[in-house]
Amino acid sequence: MSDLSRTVPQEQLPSEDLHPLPMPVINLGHLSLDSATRSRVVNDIAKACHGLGYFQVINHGIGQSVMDCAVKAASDFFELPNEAKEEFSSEDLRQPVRYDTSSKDSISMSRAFLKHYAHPLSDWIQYWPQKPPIYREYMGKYAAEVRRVALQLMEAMLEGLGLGKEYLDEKFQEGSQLLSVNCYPKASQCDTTIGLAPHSDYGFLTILLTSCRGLEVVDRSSNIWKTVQQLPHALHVHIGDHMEVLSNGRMKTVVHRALLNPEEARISIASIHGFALHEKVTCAKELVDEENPPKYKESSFSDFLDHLTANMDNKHRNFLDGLRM
Ligand SMILES: O=C(O)CCC(=O)C(=O)O
Ligand SMILES: [Fe+2]
Repeated sequence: MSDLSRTVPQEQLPSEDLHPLPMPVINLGHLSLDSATRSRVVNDIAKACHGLGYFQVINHGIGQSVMDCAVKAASDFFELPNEAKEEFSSEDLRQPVRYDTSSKDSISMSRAFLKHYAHPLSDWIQYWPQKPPIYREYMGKYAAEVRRVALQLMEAMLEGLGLGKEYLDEKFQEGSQLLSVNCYPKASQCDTTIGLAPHSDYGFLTILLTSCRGLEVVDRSSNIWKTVQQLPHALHVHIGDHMEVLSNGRMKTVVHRALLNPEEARISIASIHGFALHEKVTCAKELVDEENPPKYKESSFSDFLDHLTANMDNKHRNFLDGLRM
């Protein structure tokens, strides 16, 4: 992840959320209807990606019980005694599973997290926690389902960019999926109101499932932090750094943060989708011409991990800024 808004210093952004956030809601089931309906949905997704960088999806085909079970698996994991969780502690960002808390990580103000790879599931699931006993089954089911949604969305976004839905198909099929499973305490238990400091996600897109309210995004038109309302059965989607690169700046990464919820402890599961570890992401050549020269250097997920490792103690560790030409 890279952090901070590039347009306005974060500390100057008003945090009062007095205005409702525009939240496009996409009915994903309509993508597989007739071609006119599909085109309309592709246009709606493109509009949301260009204007805002985020939207929510409903009718995505993931059952509520699958989502609830993933949240339960996460919640049961974080309730384990510290020794069981710390088995997964590591300073090495390339470990297949990694547990950390705010005491060791510079952007987590008040968050415990478990990060692990999830695709191909059969390669990674063996490293996932065995406690609680339901973890692998419940989280594995959700991971596979949310990846299907990510591929559908990726196709639609590529189509919306005029690149065609089969564009780089193999690289997306073989791409990586990182699950960031987060646990935030109830606000009253902390002396901070922020769980996770402002940052953007490195991948093409992130799909977020949360147990309750807490996510905020910077609204580009007003530069105000806006609370994201979680609609029932919906998943929140936002654009990441590598989508900004691939689209040569037509789509912009979304700066977001997590506030602590005043009423309850909060679980969120961010599924971040990118290319395979060493596969470079470049500006799509179809989106580069004399008027639009390439705006970003090529980079891979591995380059991002190197960048984070080198900037571990630094709160200003924006990955995308280093890619700008
Ligand atoms: O907890 C949230 O709402 C956001 C989590 C997040 O941004 C992340 O894991 O990258
Ligand atoms: Fe994030």
